Amino acid sequence: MSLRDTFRRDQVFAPLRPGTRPVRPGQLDTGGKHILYMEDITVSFDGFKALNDLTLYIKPGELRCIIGPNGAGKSTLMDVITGKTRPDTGSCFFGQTMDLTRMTETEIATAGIGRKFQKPTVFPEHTALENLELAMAGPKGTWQALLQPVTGQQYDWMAQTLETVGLLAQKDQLAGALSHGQKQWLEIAMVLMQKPRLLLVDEPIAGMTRQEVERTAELLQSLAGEHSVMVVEHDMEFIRSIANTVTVLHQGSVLAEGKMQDVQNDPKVIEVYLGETG
Ligand SMILES: Nc1ncnc2c1ncn2[C@@H]1O[C@H](COP(=O)(O)OP(=O)(O)OP(=O)(O)O)[C@@H](O)[C@H]1O
Repeated sequence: MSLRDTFRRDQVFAPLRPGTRPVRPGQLDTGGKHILYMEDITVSFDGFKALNDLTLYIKPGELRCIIGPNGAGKSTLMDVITGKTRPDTGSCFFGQTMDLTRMTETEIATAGIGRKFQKPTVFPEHTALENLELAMAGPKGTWQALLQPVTGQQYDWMAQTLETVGLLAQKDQLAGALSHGQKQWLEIAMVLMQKPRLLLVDEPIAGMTRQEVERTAELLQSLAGEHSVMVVEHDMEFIRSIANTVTVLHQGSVLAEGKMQDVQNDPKVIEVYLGETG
């Protein structure tokens, strides 16, 4: 058996890691090129299918925008990935062996999936740097994290992350005193402290000034590459400015996927989505 065969993804077996299981032959057969595999996912709420046979793959380092009209299933999609919502049917794998449907939210976060929610949830009474210290403690972190001395290496990582999001000069400012946009970037920095391989971002530009929107576009683009980034956003201008690949959801399924220009011109999309919003 060749080395390649030894590592065939349909034969990978990792029985000792929590939340993992062998990938069955024929399942998720996309050649092992992706970081996230969602196949035939259905989520029902009282019989209503919020996700309906949804299949979606994300490549390492890509920046993917998810759009769709209200109620299309975008939040539910993110909830399935982070373990908040369990699908009725379907497979959801992170990498080749981590079965997200069998992992807790904490296990998923620790495995390398970070989520930035729409509303900033920074700790306003703490400085930007302290917020990162708290975030560094991880999903199980406590306030005691602030009492522990940080190592030089940890400080460097926090400072580097603040620089990435453009907040190094504000490191000693109370988070509560930052602008709305700065709070959003600080929260992205907090998620980055866990070094996620996949970063989920919910409606990042709601309520931002035009300048903040531009800065956010640059930030998300700069994060792609090192991270895979999935962005849910309603603002089509913003999507146009950052998107490589766009996935359009409609009634819980993928309606269209591709380059923004192609998706925009797809009559199905115009009918159900772009037509509605102009
Ligand atoms: N916990 C729940 N219980 C019942 N129905 C739900 C629940 N969560 C979502 N839904 C329904 O599932 C559908 C998809 O909701 P979801 O929030 O995923 O859509 P969305 O695309 O994120 O919408 P929006 O753009 O308005 O945020 C909606 O019809 C919603 O009412």
